[in-house]
Amino acid sequence: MAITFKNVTHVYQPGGPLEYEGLTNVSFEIPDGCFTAIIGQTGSGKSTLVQHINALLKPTSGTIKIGERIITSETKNKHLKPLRQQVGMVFQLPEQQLFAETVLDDISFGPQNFGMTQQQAQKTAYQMLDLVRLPASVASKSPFDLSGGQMRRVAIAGVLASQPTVLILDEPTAGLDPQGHQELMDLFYQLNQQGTTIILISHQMEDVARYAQQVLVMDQAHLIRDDQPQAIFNDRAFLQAHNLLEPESTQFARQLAQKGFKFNKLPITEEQLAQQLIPQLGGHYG
Ligand SMILES: Nc1ncnc2c1ncn2[C@@H]1O[C@H](COP(=O)(O)OP(=O)(O)OP(=O)(O)O)[C@@H](O)[C@H]1O
Repeated sequence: MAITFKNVTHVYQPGGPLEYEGLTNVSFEIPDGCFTAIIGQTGSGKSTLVQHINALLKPTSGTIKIGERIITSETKNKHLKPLRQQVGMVFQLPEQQLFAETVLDDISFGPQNFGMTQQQAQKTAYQMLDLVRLPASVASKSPFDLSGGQMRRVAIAGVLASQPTVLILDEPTAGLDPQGHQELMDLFYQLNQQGTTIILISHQMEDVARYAQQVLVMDQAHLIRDDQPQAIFNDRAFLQAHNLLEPESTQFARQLAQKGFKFNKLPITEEQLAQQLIPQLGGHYG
């Protein structure tokens, strides 16, 4: 499903003493099936933006189009169920939303809520456990008896069980060990390859460089750039002006360039770094 924001502004607590503009006149388009990353400083409006995509928040002004569905300030909460099924949202620390007595009940809650029978939902739950690489034996356990990393996977399995066509991930791997992080990123990449639109909020520029096709940069409630990762991470002046980090491969290549190595374009991933470096070291790549 393509997603279009047109002049979207969101004001928190309008008219109150704590009134705050969380989004200011934001416009962009995310094509169907894209892997889009959203980056920006803490408090720049990333979470505010994504919460509009499943209408958890509604625009104060402007229009959002998700597939054929239009959301405006006038949209009522009634009839939003199909949208909430199509747009799955994994919040920061999703394990805090686990609630059921067993893992199986937790994961099958969403699909049952969206109309599956208990039997279908439980079958789906086992498929999702497999997808997030948890053994079927955890199904009967309490989610609260699992490790932190396992709880995160159960929470993600619960969102995936509704088979969303758009998956929003708000720093989904924060606090996980490197292996857990990589396994989940591989899963999101695999889902994207199968057609799911992925929208990832991340402070990890390596992930953004490696997986994203489109990067939206937020700064103080404004969308200040909508571009490809290569263009953004090769624009040092832009990154510095907005306090954004480069991916590690880019930082490393810059240091090597000072020692005489040559790069046509600064690499943004380890693979690109190796591709450009190995010939200069007298080796072959690939
Ligand atoms: N319910 C609310 N009422 C008032 N202001 C809010 C509310 N929720 C968020 N804000 C403010 O809106 C701004 C944007 O917040 P948001 O959570 O969207 O930023 P973010 O870029 O996702 O930050 P982070 O990287 O820390 O998650 C912040 O200044 C925040 O304090």
